[in-house]
Amino acid sequence: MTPRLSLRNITKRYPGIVANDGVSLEIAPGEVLAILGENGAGKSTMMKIIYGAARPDEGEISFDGKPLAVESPAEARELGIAMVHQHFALFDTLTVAENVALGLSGKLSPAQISEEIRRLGDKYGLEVDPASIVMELSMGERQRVEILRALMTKPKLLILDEPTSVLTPQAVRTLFKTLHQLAAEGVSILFISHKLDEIRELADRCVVLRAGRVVATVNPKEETEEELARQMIGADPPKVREASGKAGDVIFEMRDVTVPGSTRVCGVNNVNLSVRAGEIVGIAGISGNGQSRFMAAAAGEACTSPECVKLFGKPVGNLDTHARRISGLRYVPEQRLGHAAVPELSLTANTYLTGDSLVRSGFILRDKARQFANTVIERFHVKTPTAEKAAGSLSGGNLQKFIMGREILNRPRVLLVHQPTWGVDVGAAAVIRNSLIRLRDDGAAIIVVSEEIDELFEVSDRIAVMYRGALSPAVPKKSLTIEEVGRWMSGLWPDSPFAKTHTEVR
Ligand SMILES: Nc1ncnc2c1ncn2[C@@H]1O[C@H](COP(=O)(O)OP(=O)(O)OP(=O)(O)O)[C@@H](O)[C@H]1O
Repeated sequence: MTPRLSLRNITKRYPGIVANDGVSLEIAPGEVLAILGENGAGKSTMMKIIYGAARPDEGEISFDGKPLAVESPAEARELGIAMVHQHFALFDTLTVAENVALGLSGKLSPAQISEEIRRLGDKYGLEVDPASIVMELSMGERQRVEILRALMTKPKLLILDEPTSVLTPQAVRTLFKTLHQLAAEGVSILFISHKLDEIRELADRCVVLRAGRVVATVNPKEETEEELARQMIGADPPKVREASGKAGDVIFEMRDVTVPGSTRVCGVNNVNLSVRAGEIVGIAGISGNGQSRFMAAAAGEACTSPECVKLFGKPVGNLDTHARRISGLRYVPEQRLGHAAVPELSLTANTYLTGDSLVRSGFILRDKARQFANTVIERFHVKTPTAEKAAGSLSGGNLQKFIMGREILNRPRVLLVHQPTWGVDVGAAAVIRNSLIRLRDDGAAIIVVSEEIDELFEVSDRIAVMYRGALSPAVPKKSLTIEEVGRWMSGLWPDSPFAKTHTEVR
C-alpha cells in the first residue's frame, strides 16, 4: 500500500541546535502514529515541516506517493493536511467562527460556518459558541476551536500536537472516539502527546525521538508506561517524592471573593479559601468554571475590596500584582506565551518581567539577570543553547520549565500556579512537581490549579473543586478518592448549592 506520508532523512537545523537529525518514517492511510519524545526532542519541528510551516534543510517528503513540497500551511490544507497546534494559532480578538473561516478556502458563508461549528461540536463533544470572542475563552475551549477548525477541512492527514493537555477526561474520551472513527474512515493521524497512557490507548505504532533522531519504533500496546518513558529519556524518569507537609499558620486567605464574569466567561462567586504556610492546596475542575477569574483575584490582576484577600493577615485585595509580588506572592499563569513570557524577548530579558531584585534605581542589572536565567536553565533542565535565545523559540515544555523555574527560584512565600505541567514530558513533570513539594517543605503556601486529577493527588495536601464559579471546601486529599473529585467536578460536593438543582433536573 502506498504510504499516506513518508519522510526520508529529514534534517532541520536552528542556530546552535539540530532539531531533526536524519528523521525517516512512514504512516499508512487510516493509521494512528504517535510521536513520543522529551521536551525539545524535535516533535513540533517535524510536524511544522510536514505542515509547510518550516522548511527542512535536507531530506524528502512524499504524500500519497507524490513528492510533497508545500510552501505554506494554506497549501498543506489544500492537499488535505490539517494541524492542531500546541500553541494555539488563534486570533484573540476575532470570534470562533471568524477564526475558523480564516482556515477555510472561503466556500462557506459565515452562517454556514457557524452552523457547521455547532453541528461538529455536537457530534464530537467539542461544543463551543461560534459567536464567542477567542480572548474570552478558557484554554480548554480554545483547544476545542483548534480541533474543530482542523476537522472542518476534512483532512486526509490530521496532525495533533498535544491536543489533550487542557481537555477534560470526558472530552478526551470523546476526542479519542472521534479519532478512531476518522482513522476507520481512512484518515491518517499523527499524534504527539506526553501522556503515555493516551499513546498506549490510541496509537497503532509509536516512533520515539531523542535529540532529533528516531531511536525506536514500537507497538505501544505491548509496552508498559515505564518502558515507554525509559525509551524516551534513555534512563529511568525521576520519581515524585511522597507528598505530605506540616502546615503552619494561614498566610493567604480569600474571603467572599466575587469577581463578575462576562456573557461568556465564568466569574467567581463568594469564594472562600485559606492556605497555610507549608501546604499545597490543589484546585480541580473543568477549565472554564471560573479558574481564570479566581487566579486573577488571588494574584492581583483583578482587584477586589481590600479585606477580601489577605496576605500574612494584611488586606491586599486592592493591591496589584506588583505590590503583591513584593510582599512575597508569585503567580505562574496558564498561558505561557504572551502572559507569562514575551515570545520575542530573550530568556534573560524575560527574567526582568517578574525579577524585582534585577532592577535597581530604574537600572536593569544585566549580569545578575543573565546569571539568574542560567541558574533557572541549569536547575530546571531547560534545553536551550543559551539564555539569549528568544522565549518563543523554545519548545513548549522547555518554556514551561523556564517559567516555573523563574518563579520558584525567586523563593515565593505564596505561589499560585495554573497548569504547572502543561505540555511537559514525564521526566520534567516530576522535576516540576518535586520543586513544588520542596518549596512547600520550605514553608511556602501553594495553590495549584490543574485539570489533571492525578497530578493534584500527587502534590496536594488538600483538594478543592471549582464548578460554575463556586469553590468546594478544601479537604485533606486522604479523605477523597479520584471518583469523588470527579463527582465534585459536576458540582456535587456535600452542601453544594448545585446539589439541589441537579436533583431537581434529574
Ligand atoms: N524557530 C526556532 N528557532 C530556534 N530554535 C528553535 C525553533 N523552533 C524550535 N527550535 C529548537 O529546536 C528544538 C526542538 O524543538 P521542538 O519544538 O521541535 O521540540 P518538541 O519535541 O516539540 O518539544 P516539546 O515537547 O517541549 O514541545 C528545541 O531545542 C528548540 O529550542
